[in-house]
Amino acid sequence: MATLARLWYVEKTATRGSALVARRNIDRGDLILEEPPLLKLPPVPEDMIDHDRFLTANQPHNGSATVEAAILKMSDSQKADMMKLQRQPGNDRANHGRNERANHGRNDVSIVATNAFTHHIKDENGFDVGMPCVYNNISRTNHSCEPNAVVSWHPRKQRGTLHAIAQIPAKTEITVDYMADEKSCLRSSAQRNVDLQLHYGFTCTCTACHLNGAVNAPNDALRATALQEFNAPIYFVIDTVLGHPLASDEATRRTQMGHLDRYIDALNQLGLKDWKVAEAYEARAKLHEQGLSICKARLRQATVQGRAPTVNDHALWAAEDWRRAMWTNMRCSGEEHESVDIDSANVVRLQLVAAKLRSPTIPQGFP
Ligand SMILES: C[S@@+](CC[C@H](N)C(=O)[O-])C[C@H]1O[C@@H](n2cnc3c(N)ncnc32)[C@H](O)[C@@H]1O
Repeated sequence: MATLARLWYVEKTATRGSALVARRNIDRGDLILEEPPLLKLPPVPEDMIDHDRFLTANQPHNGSATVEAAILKMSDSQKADMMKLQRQPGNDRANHGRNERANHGRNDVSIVATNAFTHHIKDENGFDVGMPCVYNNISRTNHSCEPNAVVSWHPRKQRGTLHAIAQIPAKTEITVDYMADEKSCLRSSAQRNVDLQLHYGFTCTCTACHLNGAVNAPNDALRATALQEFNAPIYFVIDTVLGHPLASDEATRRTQMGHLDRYIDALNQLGLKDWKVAEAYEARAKLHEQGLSICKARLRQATVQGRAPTVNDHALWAAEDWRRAMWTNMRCSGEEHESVDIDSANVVRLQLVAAKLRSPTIPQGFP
């Protein structure tokens, strides 16, 4: 069987310890590496994850006792590999300040805290859970506030994956956003570093945190715009669209679309093409699906025939948004991923609706 040459190598950096570096040009969407975890901690319900107290003795789940028990189950070689990973002494999740005593200064526990990536997945009952995993190679990926890769979990293969979310030229460091789960990366460089120091115990030396004042100000402003668009109606939109029925009037939907589009635009300009963009496209697709069902109802009543946008337009737009969400969301990249199957089914379903109805032209200016 042919062995694919590695797309990466490990190199020492001046300020960030070891780093993964691209061996050759890597395309956006490429799978950089995948591997089984060295250590997998029990999944914790999302609403019980307390990032401030992760891996401390007081945490009801994945406290240091759970971590120690998981470490005991590791093979000698897995443990030897894990112990070669970096230990960040100030990592708050394990042993920073008040938590130091809780872990009895155990190196192995704080290595877990420094190197664990928490995957946000569904458990067997469909509940949202966070599952921290430590990897031999993936865990060598450093953080950047303008990342070019994303770490995800492949549920069927039970492996972690690292995908490129941007073009990565040869000899460039491969980086991910450690705070992608939160909205911290949408804050100013000063605020981001407060968060990174608090939760991860280091001060960021990435390029976005070392822009000079003139360049830094617009970068901070772009992040503030994204956060503002998210925080007010967007949060409502995403929360509502994904969880509850929406109000059906089109004017409100157009306003909501405007916020979503400005949010997506700012994320794209920042290069943050992670699940946040996927989530926004997904919300957009759901809004179009809402439009689709409203139009269908109108057509059934035969009261407002022929007015734009039609059911057909909504089907096409929804299909396109699903496709974008699927593509943007690098955890789904690669046709074999099971969530791609689900999303692909949505695209096909909507394209079929559109094909059956034969669309008139899409009205100008509709998002
Ligand atoms: C998961 S490890 C990454 C690999 C690590 N550099 C190594 O040598 O194995 C996380 C640690 O790397 C360092 N690190 C990662 N990203 C950094 C950044 N942007 N700036 C400074 N240090 C960083 C911190 O010490 C952090 O606790």
